[in-house]
Amino acid sequence: MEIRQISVIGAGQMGSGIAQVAAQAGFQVTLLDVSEAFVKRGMERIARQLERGVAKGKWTAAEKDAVLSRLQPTVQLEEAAKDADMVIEAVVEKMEVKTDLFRQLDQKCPTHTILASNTSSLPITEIAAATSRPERVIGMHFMNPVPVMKLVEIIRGLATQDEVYAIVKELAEAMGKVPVEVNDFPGFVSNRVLMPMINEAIYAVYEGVAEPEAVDQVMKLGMNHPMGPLTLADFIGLDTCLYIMETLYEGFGDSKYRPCPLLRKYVKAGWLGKKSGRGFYQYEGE
Ligand SMILES: CC(=O)CC(=O)SCCNC(=O)CCNC(=O)[C@H](O)C(C)(C)COP(=O)(O)OP(=O)(O)OC[C@H]1O[C@@H](n2cnc3c(N)ncnc32)[C@H](O)[C@@H]1OP(=O)(O)O
Ligand SMILES: NC(=O)C1=CN([C@@H]2O[C@H](COP(=O)(O)OP(=O)(O)OC[C@H]3O[C@@H](n4cnc5c(N)ncnc54)[C@H](OP(=O)(O)O)[C@@H]3O)[C@@H](O)[C@H]2O)C=CC1
Repeated sequence: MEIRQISVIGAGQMGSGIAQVAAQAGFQVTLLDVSEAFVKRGMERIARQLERGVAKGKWTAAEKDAVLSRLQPTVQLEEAAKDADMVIEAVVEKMEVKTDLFRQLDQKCPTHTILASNTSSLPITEIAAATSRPERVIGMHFMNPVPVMKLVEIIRGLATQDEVYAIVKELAEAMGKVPVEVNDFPGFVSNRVLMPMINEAIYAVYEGVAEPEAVDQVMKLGMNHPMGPLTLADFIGLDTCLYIMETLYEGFGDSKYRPCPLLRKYVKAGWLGKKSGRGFYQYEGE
């Protein structure tokens, strides 16, 4: 089966990055979000990234325009579903939102369409069970920022067909990424290892061990991490960090994964990190 048309659902930081990279790889891409304002913001983010590439001499203005012409924004699920060979879902990290969306996609997409989730921690098997085609559902977990990071974790659900795995692996490579296959357990590998470190860094602040700047300095200068864990948490989104910790905590039933109360408090306050302008640090603009 050949992939020509890709629909990306959710035009947030991950969805817009995935749509950009797919269009740059030559695919026809439809980008959907729930409101015109969100899809417009996603399209603007892509245009800005492509402009930066022109300014840096990575590609020409004509190439940028060709990429943009392959991107179609929409708020109509029918439109995103009807011709899609592949759907990549990147909406909020909540099981009920994802299963509801997959149920609708299953009804509206052609029978050959592969339904992939960019979930960062939720069980693929459970998402797949909401559809009548669990054999064509798979996890395709990109890293943030999508245009820069090489990894895509590929996660098979219990029923995922070998053919579907092979197509998605090839697609990740066509998008310039390095696919790594992992099994379907909460947080997969990336967030099972990364998120407890971030949560522990938040505990260090919560318990008064050090200020956020000091925690970040220790990990940057001491361990050569490109970003300190609190800067990274703000970058990922504190809501997403909390949802991932909850998935680990509930999925393994082990208290070592309990989300730090300070993380909960910030999310309740609407301090979601860079995307809301405030988290462990304050931000202006995007
Ligand atoms: C939560 C999950 O489920 C999984 C996850 O994604 S976890 C998060 C994984 N990501 C990380 O850990 C990122 C850690 N941080 C980094 O690697 C780096 O800080 C970084 C790549 C983001 C920025 O690198 P830097 O050297 O500090 O900054 P900078 O020199 O400005 O950028 C390097 C390149 O990245 C690009 N870049 C930086 N931020 C970008 C963004 N948000 N979007 C697109 N491109 C970006 C820059 O344009 C630049 O490109 P060129 O080299 O081609 O000019
Ligand atoms: N942030 C990260 O570093 C990474 C995140 N991920 C995963 O990617 C997914 C998206 O994360 P991210 O891009 O950061 O989140 P964002 O909050 O930036 O974007 C999510 C977008 O999806 C929209 N949305 C919510 N529900 C629906 C729906 N039913 N249909 C269409 N659009 C919807 C949201 O709109 P609204 O604001 O109205 O809810 C929002 O615009 C999550 O599953 C996350 O775990 C994976 C790798 C890394």
